[in-house]
Amino acid sequence: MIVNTLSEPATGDRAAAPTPAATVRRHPRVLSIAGSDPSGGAGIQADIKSIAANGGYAMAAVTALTAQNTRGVQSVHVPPAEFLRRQLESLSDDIAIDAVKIGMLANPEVMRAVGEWLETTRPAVVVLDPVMVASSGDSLVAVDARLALLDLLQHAHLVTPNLPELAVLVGEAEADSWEAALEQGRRLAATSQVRVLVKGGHLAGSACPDALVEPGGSVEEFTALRIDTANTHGTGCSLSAALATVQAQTNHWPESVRRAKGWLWDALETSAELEVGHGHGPVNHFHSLWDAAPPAGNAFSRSLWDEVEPQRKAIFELGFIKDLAAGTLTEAHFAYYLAQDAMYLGSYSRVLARASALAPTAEEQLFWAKGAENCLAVELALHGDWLARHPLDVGPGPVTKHYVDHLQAAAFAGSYGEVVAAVLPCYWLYAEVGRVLHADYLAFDGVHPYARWLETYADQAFADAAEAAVRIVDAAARRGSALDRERMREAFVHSAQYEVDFFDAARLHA
Ligand SMILES: Nc1ncnc2c1ncn2[C@@H]1O[C@H](COP(=O)(O)OP(=O)(O)O)[C@@H](O)[C@H]1O
Ligand SMILES: Cc1ncc(COP(=O)(O)OP(=O)(O)O)c(N)n1
Repeated sequence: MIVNTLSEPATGDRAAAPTPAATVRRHPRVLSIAGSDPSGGAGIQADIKSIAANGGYAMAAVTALTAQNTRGVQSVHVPPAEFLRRQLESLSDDIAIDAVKIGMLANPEVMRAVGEWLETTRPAVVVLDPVMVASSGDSLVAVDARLALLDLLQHAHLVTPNLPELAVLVGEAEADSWEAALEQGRRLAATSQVRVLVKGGHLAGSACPDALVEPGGSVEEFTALRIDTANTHGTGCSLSAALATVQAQTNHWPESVRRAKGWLWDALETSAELEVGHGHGPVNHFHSLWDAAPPAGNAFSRSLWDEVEPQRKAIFELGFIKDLAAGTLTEAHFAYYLAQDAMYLGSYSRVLARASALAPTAEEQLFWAKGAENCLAVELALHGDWLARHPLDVGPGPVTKHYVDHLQAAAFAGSYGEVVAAVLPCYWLYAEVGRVLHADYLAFDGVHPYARWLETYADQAFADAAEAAVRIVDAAARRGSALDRERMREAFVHSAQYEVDFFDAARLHA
C-alpha cells in the first residue's frame, strides 16, 4: 500500500528546466540514455523493460558497456562521447521523443555531450538518475564528474538520487535519517532549482519512503512498506525509467511517483520468482503481464458478486429492510437512515470526484463526474426534502464514519482500481435492493409510505449507472496486476459489508 502526504502546498514552485506543455500520450516514446548491464537487472536493459512494462515505446542510446552480474561490476568500457552524440542525433533527427531517462554517464565528457543534446532537443520530460555507485558498491562514474553532473541538472525536470548520490550532489556526508535526507533534498532542489525525488531505499526500518521536493521547498511524501528482499539490483534505474514513462502519460508528477512506485513495489514483491544470480537479483518488471492472466469479460465482477453473497443475503434479512418493504418502518428510523445517508453522500460525492480525476479515459472521467454531481443534486435534494419535514439533529454515526473513512482511504492512497472497487457496492447493492424492494412495492396493497424512495432506487437510470460502474471495475481489473486485483477485491468486500451495517445501523438506532 502506497500512502502519500503533502507537507506544504506545492504552489509557485518551478524546476529550472521549463515546464512543458500538457501533452500526454498513452504509449509515449521514451529514450533511455544509460549504460548496459548484461545481467539485465539495471542500466538500459532494466530501463527498456520498465518503459515497456509501463506502456511506453522504449529506445536506448548506450553510454557505456559494463561487465557485471548480480554480485558486482567487474569492468567498464566507455565508448567515445562523439559516438553517443551520433546515436542521440540519429534518434532526434527522425523520432519524436516524449520523455528521456538518463542513467549512467561515466565521465564529464559524456555528461557534456548529453547536456548539449538536451539543450537543442528540449524533450518534454527529462528524468535524471544520477547513477554513481551500483548496489554492489562498485563505482560507475569518474570521481571528477560531480561538477559536470551538477551542470546537467539544469536540463532535468526531475532528479532521482539515492542517499549516497544525494550526499555527493550537496557535498555533505550521507544522511542517516529520513529527516536529514529531506533536508539535503531541499538544499539540492533550492540550489539547483530542480525537482528532486529523495529515495529512502538505503535507510533502515520497516518503511520505504520517497519524497518529491520542489525547488520552492514543498515536500510530498510517498510511503510504502519495505519488502524483505535482496533483489534490489536496478531499483533506481527501473523507477526512474518508469517515472519518465508515466509522467509522459499523466503530466502530473505526484501521480507519476505514486504509480511508478506502486509498480516497482509489486516488481520487488514478486522478484523471488525469477531466481537470477547469487547476489542482488533483479526486480520482476513484467509481474503484471506474467501474473495470472487478467480475468476476461466480466469474470472479475462476477467473482466479486459471488464473494459478497453473504452480505447480499444479510441485507434482505435485516429488520430495517423487511420493515421498509412492508411499509412498517417507523418514521424515526427512516429519518435517521436518511440523515446518515445525506452525510454519507456528501463524502461519497467527493470520492466519485476523485475517481473522475484518476480515470484513464474521458468517458470514465465523465461518468464519475456525473455520478458526483448526481449524488449532490438528486440525492441530497430528495433527502433534504424529507429531512426538512422530519428534522433530526444527529451527527455521523459510527458506521457512517467508518464507511466514509474507508472510501476516503481508497480515494487518497489507493489506485484508480481500488477507488472504483470501493465505490461500486453503493451503486450495485443499492440497485439490487431497489430492484427487489420495488417488486415488493408494486405488489403492495395500498399507499406505501416510502414510495418515493423506493421509486428512486428502482429507477432504470440508476440500474444503468450501476451496470456502467461494474463494466468500469472489470476494465480496471483487466488492466491491473494480480496484486491490484487483490486490493480491489478487499476494497469492494469491505464496502459491501459497510452497506449491510449502514442499513442495520438505522434500525439499531432507537
Ligand atoms: N526493500 C524495498 N522495499 C520497497 N521499496 C524499496 C525497497 N528498496 C528500494 N525500494 C524503492 O526502490 C526505489 C529505489 O530506491 P533506492 O534503493 O533508494 O535507490 P537506488 O536503487 O538508486 O539505490 C525507491 O522508490 C525505494 O523506495
Ligand atoms: C549500467 C548500470 N547502470 C546503473 C546501475 C545502477 O543501478 P541503480 O538502479 O541505480 O542502482 P541499484 O538499484 O543497482 O543500486 C548499474 N548497476 N549498471
